[in-house]
This record gives sequence, C-alpha cells and structure tokens, in this order.
Amino acid sequence: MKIITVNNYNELSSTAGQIIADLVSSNPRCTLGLATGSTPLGTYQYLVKRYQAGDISFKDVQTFNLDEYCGLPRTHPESYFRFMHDNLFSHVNIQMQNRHIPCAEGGDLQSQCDAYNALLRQATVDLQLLGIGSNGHIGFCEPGTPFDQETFLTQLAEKTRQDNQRFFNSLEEVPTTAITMGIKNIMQAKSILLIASGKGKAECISQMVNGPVTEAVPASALQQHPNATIIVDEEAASLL
Ligand SMILES: N[C@@H]1[C@@H](O)[C@H](O)[C@@H](COP(=O)(O)O)O[C@@H]1O
Repeated sequence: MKIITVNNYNELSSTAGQIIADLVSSNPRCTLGLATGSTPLGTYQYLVKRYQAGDISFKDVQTFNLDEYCGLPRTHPESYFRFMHDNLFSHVNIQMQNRHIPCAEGGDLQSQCDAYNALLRQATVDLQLLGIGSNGHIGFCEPGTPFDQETFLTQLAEKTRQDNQRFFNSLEEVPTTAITMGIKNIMQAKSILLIASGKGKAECISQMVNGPVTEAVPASALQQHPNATIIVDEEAASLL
C-alpha cells in the first residue's frame, strides 16, 4: 500500500483528481470504478474543472459505480444514481451507455446483482476510486463480508445507517439494504485509490493499514492488492 498524506481536504481532492486525470489523459479509453459519499465530492469537482478547461475528455471512458441503495427510486435525491448525475455525469462528457450503476429498482434484486456482476466480469477496471466507512466498509461491503464475494445484496450495518442518516430526515428513512460490488470485484481493479478525510476516519484507516487482514475490516483486504494507493489528510492519518 502506498500512503500519501496531505494537509487538508482540498489537497486530498486535487491529488486524487490529478491521478484520475492523468489516467484519462494517458488512456482515453480507460475504465473507472467510481464511488459515492461525501469524500469524493471534491475529487469530482476537480475533474469537472479540468474537463471544463478542455484539459481532459471522458468521451471514451467507461464507468462502473460501486453500489446503490435498495428501496429508493433512481430519482430520489439520495440515490447514488442521482448523486452521480448531480455531481459528475451532468457536468462531463461520459456517454450515457458507458455509465454503469447497479439497478436496485424492481422486484428481482438477485437478478440485478447477477446482471451487474456479468458486466463487471467482462470489464477491466483500470482504477477503482474508494471511500471508506467508519466501520472499515468499502462500497457497501460491511464487516464480515467474505473476501471472495462478488456483487450481492447486502444488509447495511447499523453503524453505516447511523453515519448516513445525515443525508436523510430520520434514521427510519435510511435504506436497510443495498446492491454492492463484492470485495472480489473491487480487488480485480488494476489499481485502487482510497481517499479518507477527517478524524472520524482515523481509527478505520489505522486498522486498514496496520491491523491484520481480516473480514472484520473489509478495507484491510487492500493490503493484499498489488497497486493500492491511500490518500489521507492529516486528521485521517492521525493514528497511523
Ligand atoms: N457506500 C458508501 C461508501 O462507498 C463510502 O465510502 C462511505 C463513506 O462515505 P463518506 O465519504 O461520506 O464518509 O459511505 C457510503 O456508505
């Protein structure tokens, strides 16, 4: 694992954004794995600026998102479909048919998992962007998820629902399940870029980097990835 410590969130966002922009410039047909949550917002803003400045084009870039809540229509303000539209897709030229997000609408969620997994199996993700949950989750792979797990219907941990309550009016409104890439899918990316900011992430970052590789801390699987880079600000790095 390569660890890059930066001073603050702005630097974190530009450092991560620069790595992604460099990849898109050198490999215009690359495939990006994308993440949601508040941490990647600055990274997406950086990429939008570079696109608007005419520095990079996403015309031939493919994207695969990590996860999607179940029980929210895609039009819901907190769906990850909507998040990606509002924060990245509506501002850059990633073609509609090249954007992939798990579909968690409709009755047969297992079929939706299988369909997404089949797409992932055909793809090679060049760079997977990740945030981290305060309990060490990646995507929505919660503690206890087997490392050989592929795309699946996951039960959200209570801690995750509490953490994400800030985006909803009440805890009751936070979905209890989601479709997520599995750890096996995530680990198949050629490179991984995990970003974390703030004191609330210090403990899980320390466990991920210095703790044992264990299913109890899903992000610890990244210790076994040949090309994983972690960018942390000083607060998130404070227990390393
Ligand atoms: N499914 C997402 C994760 O992909 C994300 O990494 C995590 C942390 O989010 P934040 O960046 O808002 O702390 O939140 C959600 O649970």
